[in-house]
Amino acid sequence: MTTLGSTDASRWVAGWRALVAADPLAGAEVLGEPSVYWERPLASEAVAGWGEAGMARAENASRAQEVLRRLSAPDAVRWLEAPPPGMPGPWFGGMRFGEEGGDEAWTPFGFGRWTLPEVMVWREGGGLAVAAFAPEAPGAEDAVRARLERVATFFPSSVREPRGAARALRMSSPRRDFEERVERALEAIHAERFHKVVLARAVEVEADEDFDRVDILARLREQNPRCATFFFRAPDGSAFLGATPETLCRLEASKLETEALAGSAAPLRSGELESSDKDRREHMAVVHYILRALKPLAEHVEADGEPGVLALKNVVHLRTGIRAGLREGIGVAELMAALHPTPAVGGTPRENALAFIATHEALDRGWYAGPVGWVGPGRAHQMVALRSARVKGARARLFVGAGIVAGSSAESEWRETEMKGLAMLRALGGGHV
Ligand SMILES: C=C(O[C@H]1C=CC=C(C(=O)O)[C@@H]1O)C(=O)O
Repeated sequence: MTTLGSTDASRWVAGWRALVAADPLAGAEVLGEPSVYWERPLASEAVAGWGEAGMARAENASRAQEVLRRLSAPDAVRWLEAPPPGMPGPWFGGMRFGEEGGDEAWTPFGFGRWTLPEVMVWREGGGLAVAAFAPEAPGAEDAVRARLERVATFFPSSVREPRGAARALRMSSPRRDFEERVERALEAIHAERFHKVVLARAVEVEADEDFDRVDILARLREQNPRCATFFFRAPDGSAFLGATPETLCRLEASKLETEALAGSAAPLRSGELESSDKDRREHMAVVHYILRALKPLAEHVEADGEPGVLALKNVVHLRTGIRAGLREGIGVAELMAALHPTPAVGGTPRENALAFIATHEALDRGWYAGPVGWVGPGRAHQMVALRSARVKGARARLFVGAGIVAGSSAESEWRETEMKGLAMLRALGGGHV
């Protein structure tokens, strides 16, 4: 493994070839749990990575910008032949919501951490492909070719279906504490300290035996085809995983796609969502923020005229698609610095809302609500890590949040966070929820 600092000149050698197989996740049968996983079923994008040929770490937000700039440069990887046309990545990782910590269980993840796998299998065209990466050194080319050959020989042709039986989960998340925080936020909104704040809570979950995290991924992707299912393993064996509906940025050269996602209802009440004044205010705070943040970075920006409804299995959201053509020199590092955290996970005005979260939320969000995804030369896809959990052994810590504006009530925000947690609880094996 090679560690990449933002000023490090490390380079990697890579090769790739087509693979006769059906499902990147099925590789777990022979290669074990992947180190990174990423799938957007509706976009036919799926990637599993094993091992770590390289690792880039950042200890704060400004270092993260430097690292992201380096990872999106065209020269970090030397391909033995023409690079694969549609490959996501090859760097996969995420970063914290904010710099303030407190929960030591997040320490192994670092502020920001991105992995270049040794072996990566992904959907390419109508089939799969495999790539291998090794730090540039004598013998690296042979090592890459040998690894490609080996993986092509033993990679299973099966599909990894969910198979674990439902299991009993013990859960705890003090309701009164969360509701008191919502009430405090409503008082601050009433006193005009801010207009909107997103408050999150953790749910502690414990099972009788260790979670099978590959099985969790198999369920997440099956149950949430519109979401990005993600998985990142930290050096202590814990993992951060989830299935999130919210894109922070998808970047192809200067073409940017992003979205505002805020305002929620139960699926049966989706008709009321579009006309709900409270949800529209909550939503428009995000639209206006994104448009303002993009203005100095873009040649042109356009947004859908009206929010639409995004329907997920357990919850529906208001969604506005936003597209932009970026100015020269603007890449994923500048975009993430300008966009994160949007008021879909922070609030407005941003600084006052973030100060309220830091003082009152009583939660180290860690990577929850931070940007997760992949970065490569001139391309990137970053999602906001919602509907997620940190999982180690038989324990999981699940995270859910909700936007509070004038007109919110503690009870309905509690219910909303319960709805948002359902997909993850089911994936953890709680068949009864
Ligand atoms: C903060 C979360 O959701 C955000 C994204 C969509 C809708 C939201 C809402 O209606 O409150 C939140 O802003 C979460 O799921 O933890």
